[in-house]
Amino acid sequence: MDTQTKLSLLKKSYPEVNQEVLLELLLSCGGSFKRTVLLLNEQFDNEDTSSAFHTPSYQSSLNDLWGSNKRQKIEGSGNIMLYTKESIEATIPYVSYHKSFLPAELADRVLKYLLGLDICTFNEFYIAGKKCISTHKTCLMTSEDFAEESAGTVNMNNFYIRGNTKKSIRYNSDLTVIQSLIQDLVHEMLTQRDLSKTPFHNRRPWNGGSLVCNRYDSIKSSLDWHSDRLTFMGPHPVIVSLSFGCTRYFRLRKIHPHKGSNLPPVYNIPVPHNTLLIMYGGCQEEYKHCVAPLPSIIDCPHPISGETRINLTYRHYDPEWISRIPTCPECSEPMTLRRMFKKVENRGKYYWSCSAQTSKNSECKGFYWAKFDDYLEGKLKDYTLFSKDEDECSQWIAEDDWVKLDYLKKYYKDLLLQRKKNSE
Ligand SMILES: O=C(O)CCC(=O)C(=O)O
Ligand SMILES: [Fe+2]
Repeated sequence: MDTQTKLSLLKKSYPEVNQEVLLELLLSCGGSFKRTVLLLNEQFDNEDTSSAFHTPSYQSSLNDLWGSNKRQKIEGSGNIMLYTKESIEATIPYVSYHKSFLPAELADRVLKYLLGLDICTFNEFYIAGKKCISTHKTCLMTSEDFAEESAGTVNMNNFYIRGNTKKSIRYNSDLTVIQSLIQDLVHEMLTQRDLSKTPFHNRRPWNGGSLVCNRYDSIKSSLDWHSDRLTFMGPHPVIVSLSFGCTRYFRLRKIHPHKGSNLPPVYNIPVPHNTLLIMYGGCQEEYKHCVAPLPSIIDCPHPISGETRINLTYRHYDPEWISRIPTCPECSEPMTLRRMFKKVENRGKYYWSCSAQTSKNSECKGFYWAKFDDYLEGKLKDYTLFSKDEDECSQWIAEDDWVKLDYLKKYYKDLLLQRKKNSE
């Protein structure tokens, strides 16, 4: 049977599915009519399951596969599935999505290498004073250059990540090639972006010389909602995430409500083997992300890794930035960089707070406002990243934060009225 005939038959049986999608499914099944029908049947059978977090059997197809009504039913309110590069990047302006990033052979070889390393360990951390253990494992990896350049300022052998100190291992030759592919892509993508929208981005060239390897040995192994800490990267960081093995959903949600609604939607992005996702400046500030446990496998176990997914998360650590991280005025512990977001009046203001609050469960209230101007101007001598004066604080408001923008409009209008009244 030729492709055209297969397509017309599929179209007859599944009139609600768009022709392009049917073709994509058919191609992804190696042209097998039978397998395409099986996949489609499985999906339509599943349609009545009322689970809020449905896992479709096929995840790389186009977004409008089942039409908006059916999709709503599948996802439950607030859960939005994004399948295509176009829909992902149009919905979340702070990410870009790159499928089949590496040559297939290289991706498979790296997956096998990472599986064989077996040096990842569970993390221990504190939530509200309670000791917790992660359900996924991590380890640190660094390039030769990074280890040399950052000696003295960033000690990756004793690097502090989510409450743990860990040893790092050096990139092998494949990881060195990947570092340079990723750096090239990041540099190219940054030239295409309007960086004036994220004014605090680091002006020094992004470097992928260090990564955290996250290992999820089963579909129940997960990483909870969080945004990556700004402390060692600075504001508006670029973070690159490369996925290997079993497909999982990378989930993102805004940290504050959309205008007129209380609950921000959760976006689910499937990240199959060899998918690269870049989070740009603003993503950590405005969104949280997680890898949720799955009720059932998304498509099928990965031919090399089964249920295991391995993710490499690259972050640029600038020794100049790190050397300026302030210490707490109260207890001399290092400080943590955060951005206020809960109350609309303060949303956008960056500040430093004592890291002992989370790392040592201490009650220390050490606090500074964060101030980035001198660092961004490239001054290398005698400046700090903090101020005691709130007026000097660096702040950033997302261009689509209508709640804050409306608040500011009203604030300045009231201020002008007040001034006018006073001068009369
Ligand atoms: O495994 C992933 O895709 C996410 C990893 C992550 O968010 C992190 O390491 O902070
Ligand atoms: Fe993260």
